[in-house]
Amino acid sequence: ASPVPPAAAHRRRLRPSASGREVVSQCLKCEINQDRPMGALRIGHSQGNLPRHGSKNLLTPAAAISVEQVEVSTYLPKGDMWSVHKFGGTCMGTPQRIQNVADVVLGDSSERKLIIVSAMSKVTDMMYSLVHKAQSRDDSYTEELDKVFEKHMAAAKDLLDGENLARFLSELHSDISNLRAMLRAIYIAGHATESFSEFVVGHGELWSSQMLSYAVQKSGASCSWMDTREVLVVKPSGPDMVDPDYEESEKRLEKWFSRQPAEIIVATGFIASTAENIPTTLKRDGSDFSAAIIGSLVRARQVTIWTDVDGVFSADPRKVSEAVILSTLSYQEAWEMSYFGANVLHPRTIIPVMKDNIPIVIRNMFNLSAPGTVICKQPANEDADLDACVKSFATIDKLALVNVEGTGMAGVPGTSSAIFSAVKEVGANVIMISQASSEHSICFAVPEKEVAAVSAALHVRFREALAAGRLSKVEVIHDCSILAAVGLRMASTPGVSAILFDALAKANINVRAIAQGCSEYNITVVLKQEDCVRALRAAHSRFFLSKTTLAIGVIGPGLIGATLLNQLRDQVAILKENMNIDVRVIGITGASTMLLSETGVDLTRWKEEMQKEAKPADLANFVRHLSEDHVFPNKVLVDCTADTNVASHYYDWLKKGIHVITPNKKANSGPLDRYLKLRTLQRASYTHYFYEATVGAGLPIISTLRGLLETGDKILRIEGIFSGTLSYIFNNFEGTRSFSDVVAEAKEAGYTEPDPRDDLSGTDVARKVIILARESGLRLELSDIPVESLVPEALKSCSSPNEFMQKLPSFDQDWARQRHEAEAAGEVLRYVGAVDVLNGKGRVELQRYKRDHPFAQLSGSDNIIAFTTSRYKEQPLIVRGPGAGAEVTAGGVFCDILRLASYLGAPS
Ligand SMILES: NC(=O)c1ccc[n+]([C@@H]2O[C@H](COP(=O)([O-])OP(=O)(O)OC[C@H]3O[C@@H](n4cnc5c(N)ncnc54)[C@H](O)[C@@H]3O)[C@@H](O)[C@H]2O)c1
Ligand SMILES: N[C@@H](CCO)C(=O)O
Ligand code: NA
Repeated sequence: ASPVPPAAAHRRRLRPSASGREVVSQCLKCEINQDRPMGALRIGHSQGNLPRHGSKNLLTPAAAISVEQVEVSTYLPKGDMWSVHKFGGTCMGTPQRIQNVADVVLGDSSERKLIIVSAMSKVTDMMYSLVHKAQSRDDSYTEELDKVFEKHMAAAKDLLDGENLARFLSELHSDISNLRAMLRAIYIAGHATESFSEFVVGHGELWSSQMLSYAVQKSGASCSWMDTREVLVVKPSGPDMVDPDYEESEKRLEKWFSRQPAEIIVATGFIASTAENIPTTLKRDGSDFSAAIIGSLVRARQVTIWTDVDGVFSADPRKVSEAVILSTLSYQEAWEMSYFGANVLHPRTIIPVMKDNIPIVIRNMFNLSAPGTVICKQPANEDADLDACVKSFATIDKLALVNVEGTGMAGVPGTSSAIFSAVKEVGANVIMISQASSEHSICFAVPEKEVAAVSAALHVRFREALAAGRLSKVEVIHDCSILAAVGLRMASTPGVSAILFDALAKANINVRAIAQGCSEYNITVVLKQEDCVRALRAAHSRFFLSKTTLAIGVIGPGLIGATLLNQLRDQVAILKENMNIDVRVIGITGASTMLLSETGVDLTRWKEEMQKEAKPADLANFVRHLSEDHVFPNKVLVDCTADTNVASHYYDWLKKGIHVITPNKKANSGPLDRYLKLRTLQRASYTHYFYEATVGAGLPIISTLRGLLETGDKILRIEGIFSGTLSYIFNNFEGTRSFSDVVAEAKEAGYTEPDPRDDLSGTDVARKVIILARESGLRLELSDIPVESLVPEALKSCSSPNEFMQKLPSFDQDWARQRHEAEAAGEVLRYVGAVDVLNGKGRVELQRYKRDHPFAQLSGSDNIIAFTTSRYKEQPLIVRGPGAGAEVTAGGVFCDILRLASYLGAPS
């Protein structure tokens, strides 16, 4: 990227023009004069009593006279700092959606952003209908105009307030009354010129973009609104087609920017002007085109097209249920596919960005977790494996094949020219052509509805040749379809067509004709229409064995994290083979170093790699590595720390579309408002957050509770022994070893928290009680739970876990006494937690139980959790088993990873 020169601040003088209807803006440095219509002037950084930037219609001649000079920057930076977004009508469909769009815009951290928007959904159709009704003298156009007005007024009232709302409504009022006058004129004339109707129709974009720009401004961001008719200049290039005038548009954009150099520019899609400043539109798919042109004018880093699908599919998902979203496509592939009617971009949208290699990303506004499809220049030396060289399959139905055959064709120049000129005369569109090199026949496909005319024309044209036997026949084969395989790298990969034809043969499908251009971007076969969907599925499944891929980032390779990595190491191959789940650890970060990988860390040697390749740990970079990866569609962060700070990022990660899995209790037992915010976000998005191992380690506690709640059971009480450490300690503290020895054993066995005081103080149990309480719907804070601590007062201030462990033996006497007292009464000590759902309370305490009580029967690090519910009232539902330890905890985390994979579509 070229260095950005400092913005040159130019000063301008504004004065009313001679007519008083315009403002003359004179640059004091360049001495350039610009005449602006009074109503269209917007000011960049305004001073004095000029209106703030973004406002319109407020500049009166008086204001212009009273303010002499306005400071503006005239330099339009170009390049990587720009990111361009386009939001389609559905994304702008309701006030809430417009607000979501504003949030997405604000969430993009690019230095400069240009946002192109379509009209609110249905509005453009309504506007076309207004013109149509007015010119057919249908009075109901006035009611329809009222509806347009009300729709925008209601949306604005929902979305905006204060001064911005007032401004928008006053604009809207004045636009509507102008439209009313214009439609009235159309009504009287009974006719609308093209420029009249283009003018009317473009209003939807004016309003939606203004609303969005006000919504963005609400956050305090530097944002201005752009009417692209002031900037984009196009010339007609055919019926319903225009070509952009890049040079003139760039000049105008620079001028425009000099007046309002905001960091965010919200602009109208679809509309433009002619060189003579007559409003016009970019026609079909116009807003995508606007975004691509503007993206190329500022040499943007990327153009993102937001829509309501996850990206470009490998085949029509209505026909192929296993169709997958493609992560990347070359410009040419996108081109090919749109030709075949795939819901990609219109080819002309690709042209403006292609020359500067600007990637276009197609993303789903309603599923921010989907990374979308990137359309870009294909990396030249990428390994061509057969799996990846066919990108997608497309079909075209309702075709007929025409076959012209005869010995007299061979070696006679001009035969094909004669055939196709006859076809051209009847205006038919030839979709594919194939000629065998023996030259005895040419066949081509045309739309079914055109074939009768084509056949007739050929019979006329070749009457003599047919009569003389030089041509044996002109034959029509009806009810055909085309199946096309598209992929850039088919050209350089042997065997692709073999696989395709093999797949078709195995599905018992007869191929009628074949065509492959030299570019080899596509192989086209013609088959019977009735076979088409079957052929599509057969070919698709041959090239795309549907796999669920999951890219994992592991945070905290301590006891649990390391055990998880080893479990993954032993299982990945089996998952791939048996379940079609492709799990890749693409990053591991500890507290001081991190290891990043593009394709997946070698899990047999991750520890060595970690030492050899590691960089200084940086959580933000670690997360970026994961989120910016374009190879893997699904990403998950597994937090195996006990860190509160790491847990505080879950919200942002989920927001970025990264799933989160953790045994760390800090997020769910932290401040209630944060917890609720996290859960609300997670419920509203397609991202998942799983934390089974936070309670009872690998035991199915959370999932059992969820199952009860989701099927309508009512939880009355949950009680039990929730600490593996404390369970182990009291199960083993039987008079043979000292209390401190048993604590040391628990730590050694990996049951304790990184700091064993978290277990002995009861904090860890209280966190689990809180997690279950919140899961059951109670809104409790950790501080609401009374906790009986087992940490001696004198040891609370020890500076390290080690110091604590060293000093603990001095309290062994006290413990021995307590144990004796219980034993004398035929009881044992147990540390229990309880959630009393009915009364909205929780507690954590040391209690004594008779020797025959279920809580007294435990061994090892067993947890026991009893759910008393409406359904399990007489006898509680009990889950029991080891509730701490490396293998079982890591196993619980692993289970969550597989649960995620199955949510994402892996076979169960
Ligand atoms: N041990 C168990 O039986 C068990 C059971 C259930 C849940 N858990 C939970 O699992 C988590 C891990 O426990 P553990 O026993 O493996 O602890 P551990 O101390 O062995 O491991 C934690 C690791 O995280 C690293 N770490 C700390 N802060 C970090 C940061 N900001 N960024 C990156 N790495 C960081 C540490 O260096 C360490 O390697 C804890 O939240 C614990 O509550 C443990
Ligand atoms: N330290 C915890 C680990 C399981 O969360 C326990 O002992 O129960
Ligand atoms: Na669990």
